[in-house]
Amino acid sequence: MTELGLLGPANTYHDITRKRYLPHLSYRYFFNFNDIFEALNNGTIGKALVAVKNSSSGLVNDNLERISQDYNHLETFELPINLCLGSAFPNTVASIKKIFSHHMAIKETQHYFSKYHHITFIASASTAGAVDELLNNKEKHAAVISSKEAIEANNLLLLAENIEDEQNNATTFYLISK
Ligand SMILES: O=C(O)C(=O)C[C@]1(C(=O)O)C=C[C@@H](O)C=C1
Repeated sequence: MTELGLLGPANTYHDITRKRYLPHLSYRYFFNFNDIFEALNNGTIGKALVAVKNSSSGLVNDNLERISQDYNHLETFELPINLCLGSAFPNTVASIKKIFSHHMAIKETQHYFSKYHHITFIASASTAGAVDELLNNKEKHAAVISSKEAIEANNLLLLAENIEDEQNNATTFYLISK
């Protein structure tokens, strides 16, 4: 049994939280929260790290409700969320037409992008998953909102840093078990 399940791929904010607080556990990445809850139910993983709320964008899906009904809450971790804009091409914010990211990260940067009406936002399963979508997409005027770690690990250009609307943007993660 793998000790910990979390939202992947590498360099999501779940992964950054894991590295900071739970580096000793064996782990496995999952595509979305449903798959994580299912893996807890069938015993593929012993524990899971799940985001429950963000200081500016609010509750993460219905995770808090699901946890309170069916799972044990073991520990709480809070991570400052500094969002970055990355692209495979030398764009500026004004030249970007399409942005991939997790829906919570899109919400956390709403004000930052409010004057760029020509941008289309596309929701991905995670901020690091958005990097994979960007790389598959190959469009010149496309970008991602993700962690600096995900941008650097995938050799993207860092167009902007700390683009979150709230200076003290932070997400609360629960360590849970069945
Ligand atoms: O997409 C990621 O990198 C995640 O870890 C998910 C998630 C979330 O579930 O809210 C975690 C923190 C950020 O607020 C944005 C997205």
